[in-house]
Parts: sequence; structure tokens; C-alpha cells
Amino acid sequence: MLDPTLLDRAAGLDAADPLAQHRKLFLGTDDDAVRSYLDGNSLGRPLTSVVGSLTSFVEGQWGGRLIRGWDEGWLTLPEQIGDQLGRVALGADAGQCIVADSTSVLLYKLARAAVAARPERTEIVIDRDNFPTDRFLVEGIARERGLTLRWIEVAYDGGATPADVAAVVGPETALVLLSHVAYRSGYVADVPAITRIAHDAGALVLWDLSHSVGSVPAELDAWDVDFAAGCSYKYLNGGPGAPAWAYVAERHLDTLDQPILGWLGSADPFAMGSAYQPAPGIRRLVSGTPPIVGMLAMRDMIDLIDEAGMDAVRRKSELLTAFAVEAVDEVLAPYGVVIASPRVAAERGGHVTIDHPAFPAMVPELWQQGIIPDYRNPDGIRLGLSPLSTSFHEVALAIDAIAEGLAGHRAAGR
Ligand SMILES: Cc1ncc(COP(=O)(O)O)c(C=O)c1O
Ligand SMILES: Nc1c(O)cccc1C(=O)C[C@H](N)C(=O)O
Repeated sequence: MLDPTLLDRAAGLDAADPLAQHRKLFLGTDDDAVRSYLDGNSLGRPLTSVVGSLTSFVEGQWGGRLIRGWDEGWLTLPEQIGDQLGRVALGADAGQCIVADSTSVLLYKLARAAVAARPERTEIVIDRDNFPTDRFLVEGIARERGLTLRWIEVAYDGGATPADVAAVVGPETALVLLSHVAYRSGYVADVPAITRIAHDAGALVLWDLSHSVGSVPAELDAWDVDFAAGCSYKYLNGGPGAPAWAYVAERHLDTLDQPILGWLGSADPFAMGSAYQPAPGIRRLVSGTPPIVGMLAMRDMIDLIDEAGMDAVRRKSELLTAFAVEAVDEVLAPYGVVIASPRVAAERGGHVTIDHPAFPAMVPELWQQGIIPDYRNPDGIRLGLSPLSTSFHEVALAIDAIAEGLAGHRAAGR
């Protein structure tokens, strides 16, 4: 039932894509068993170069240098990769980004540091559709610190707007915690406007960039952001469980009061001293031993993004999501599929969410056919389009397979 016009259009878009040649740098893109991988917003594909990077690290550095490796660059790798990421994808000057922990742990540390910096204030603002970890951790912090949560309700195809934030922030707001790109709808928040509104109320802002980093450019310094953090295994292709990254604006570095005081965030760890003195700069956000092996894959991907250019990556991402929206309207809307993401490309991140009651039953069938989108409760398929590794052809194949699945379900009266 493959729709020839859809495939033709995809072929034209792939032929005109200036970034198309990067796709073959990823492992598995020539594997016929996976015909369409649209889950790069949850777990990005590995770059083929990572096999060599990991092997040479194990053989040359870990195996060859052994414990000496810590003094020969491993200890400062978190700052080094942080600086590189800041320059390539985050609009952050050196000295403000670091790789460490998981996103959940970094968000917790930064949220706790933010409320500690506003001790007289009693409220945290967050939206009801933020990712579960973000909501859960502020619930925990509110319990620990006797604070109140102010919830913003958002549209199912949107996210928190500047007007939403202006309506709830005030003299009691210590912290506003929001996502740059919403994990479900893909809505892109107006970070500079919301940050300004929060600052005007005297509050601090923590942005979760998990679904934007490496796909939607950020300008954290220019936007006057206080704190940010995000995942490295999505569009940064760091691999399952790769450590996260965090940003702390320079003006907060000297006073940052994070709650997990560990030896490797102290000023002189090998003195094994009796009292904690924070390390200077972004290092004070560190608690324990940096997960060096876990940082190697993302470094290769940041290099590739640097080569391609973040603006070109975003341009391709907008074209991919626009093609997906167009195809859904033409091929899937007649089956009752609804788009749960913004319709304007500039308001969308790298994924498009579509809803239909048959999707929960259909997703395992799609995976069996080598069509791998993402499923999110209750009945959403997320089409996660990773600009450097996803082709327009993959989008067409997925839309077609979803149409076939819906036709089958309809015929079976399900
Ligand atoms: C928006 C967002 N925030 C936080 C997380 C949590 O990251 P982690 O499981 O690495 O702590 C995720 C993904 O799992 C996410 O999508
Ligand atoms: N981190 C994940 C995991 O360990 C297992 C499965 C999925 C994930 C994800 O990253 C989910 C992703 N953050 C989301 O937006 O749904």
C-alpha cells in the first residue's frame, strides 16, 4: 500500500538535503531489519566512530595508563566536554557547563541550589505536563523544604507560555522549572521571555533541555538563563545511561549551594581534608567520580554537530517535522489520527506526537516490522526525528506502516 507520492516526495527531500551524507556515519543505518528508526529523541543511534573511540580508550588509556589517566586528563574531561558542548550547542561561554550524574540528579542539585539562593521565598512554579522526573523532584524538594508548588496547566499540543508564567510568578516564587522542548508535545518554550518574566519577579529559572540539546539551538548566556541541564543519550547520541550535562551561569558559580557535597567537588580532593571547601567554578557541582567511559560517545557526536553546524541541524529538523506533519494530515488524518504537537515548525522541537486509540496495540506490531517510533501513554506515538541520522524516506516508511496498521485495525473492527 506504499504511497508512491509520499515516497517520491521523501526521495526529493533526501536528494536536496545538504546533511544527508552524515546519516551513513551512524551504525545500523544500512540494517534492513530496522527500516525506520524514529526514536532518536529517546535513544540516539551510535556513531560508527564510537567503536574506535571506545576501543582506543580501553586499550590505550585505561589499559595503558591505568591510574595515571586521572592526572593525564580524565579528571578534567567533564569540564572539557562541557565547554565544547556549551560552545557548539548551548550558546554558553567556557567555564559554565559540566558533564556529570544523570539528568534527574543534576536537576535535583540545581533546583535545590536555586531554592537555597532564595531562602525567604516559598514557591516553586512548574507545568503539569513537564517530564515526570522534573515534577517528582520538585515535589520532593517542596516536602524537604516546606515549599508550595504552583502548577501551570498547559494545552495538550502546547506548553507553558510567557503569559502562563506571568500569571503565577510573584514575590513568593523562588524557582521556575520548565522544559525548553516539551517531552510530549514537542512545544518550544520562549526561554528568553519566560526567563525575563521570572527575573522581574525576583525568581530564578532552571531549564530542562533534554529534548532540545543537539536539535534546537540554545543561547543560554544571551537568554540570561540561571541554570540548565539535559540528557546526552537523545540528540547527543551518548548511549544508554550516558551522563547528563548542566549549565550554571557564571554569576551564580561562587555561591552555588548544591546539596550533594562529595570529595571530587571539593577544592582539594586529594588532601583528604576534614572539612568541605567547594572547588572553584563549575566543578563544585560535581559530587563523585566522573563516568569517563560514558562520556566518550557524546564527544564524537558533539564534534559532528560542530562540523554540520547547529543552525543547519535545526533547519533539517524543521523540514523533517514539517514533512511528518504534512504526511500525517494527508495519510493518517482520514483514520482519525490527531496531531498533538504545534503546527508551526518554529514552535516545534525535533519530534511530532500523534494520537489515536489504536496506537497502544499497534506499536508492538510496528516494532516487529522494523518500524520503531516511540509510544507514550495513553495513546500517543512520538515520531522522533534525529536530524543527522534520520532520512525523509524513514518518515515516509513509518507513516505508511502506521496507515496500514490503522487500516488493519479498522477492518478487524478494533
Ligand atoms: C525532559 C526530561 N527530563 C529528564 C529526563 C530524565 O533523565 P534521566 O533518566 O537520565 O535522569 C528525561 C528522560 O528520561 C527527559 O526526557
Ligand atoms: N531514559 C530512558 C530510559 O532509561 C528508558 C526508556 C526511555 C528513556 C527516555 O529517555 C525517555 C525519554 N526521556 C522521554 O521523553 O520519554
